[in-house]
Amino acid sequence: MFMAYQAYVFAFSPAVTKRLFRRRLQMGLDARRRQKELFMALIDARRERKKLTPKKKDTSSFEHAYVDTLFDIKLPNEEGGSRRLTDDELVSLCSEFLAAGTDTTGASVHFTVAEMGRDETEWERPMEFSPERFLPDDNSEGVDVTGSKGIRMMPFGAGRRICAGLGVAMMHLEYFVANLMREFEWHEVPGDEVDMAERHEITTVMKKPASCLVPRRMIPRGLGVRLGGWFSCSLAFRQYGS
Ligand code: HEM
Repeated sequence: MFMAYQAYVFAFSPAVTKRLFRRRLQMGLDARRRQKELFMALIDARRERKKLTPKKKDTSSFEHAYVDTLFDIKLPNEEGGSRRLTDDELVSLCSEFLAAGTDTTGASVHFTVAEMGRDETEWERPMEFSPERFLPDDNSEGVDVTGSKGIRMMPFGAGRRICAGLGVAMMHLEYFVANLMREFEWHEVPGDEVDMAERHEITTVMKKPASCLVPRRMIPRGLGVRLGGWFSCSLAFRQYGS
């Protein structure tokens, strides 16, 4: 990515941009040198391994890798003969292959995740606010956000492209909520009760989020804190930290 960006800048009038962005050019060249060092160590190791593997019809003991096909390629050269790929070409092709394998390659698929949560065939009384249902005991419905036992909810996506930060996110959320619960007392504000109906903003939020009174002893100015949006949560967190 970094190098693609560099190339883009230097494709425009190279004679000028090379001088204008000397440091950036040097960074790009350093990154390429480092990439070549990393890739060539692996490519050479694979080349050696391939040499040592006896050529036999039964190839089950030697899995053919992408880089093996690159070793076999012969390109026409200027003298009318053929040549193998150069080290630079091998490195570029391997790096493109890696990016292609990890970039999104298919069409977009949209799931109606909200509908999944309201599915009565999957959830008992789905419209009821019942966080206990997620507790890990025998009577609860259980929760599996990884989708490995079956997909009944997918806040982090599912399958190969499932959120890479799932573990970190869950840990932080649990830690964040558990600390708020432990450090503060939360009371509903009479006459200002929660309304779980949906309101569409950037995301779908509660029509009327929980208004909570946080006792004076925990927050110096005795403010009421409105939960339901990221900003208010972070406000509570900063007050706690100060
Ligand atoms: C509550 C917090 C989070 C939620 C709800 C969430 C949700 C998601 C969702 C729905 C996707 C798309 C999955 C798909 O395409 O099928 C995703 C992808 C991703 N998330 Fe998160 N995420 C959270 C936090 C994080 C954190 C903290 C990190 C990093 C530390 C992170 C890193 C990523 C990455 C790298 C991807 C792309 C994975 C890929 O395409 O292979 N996420 N996340």
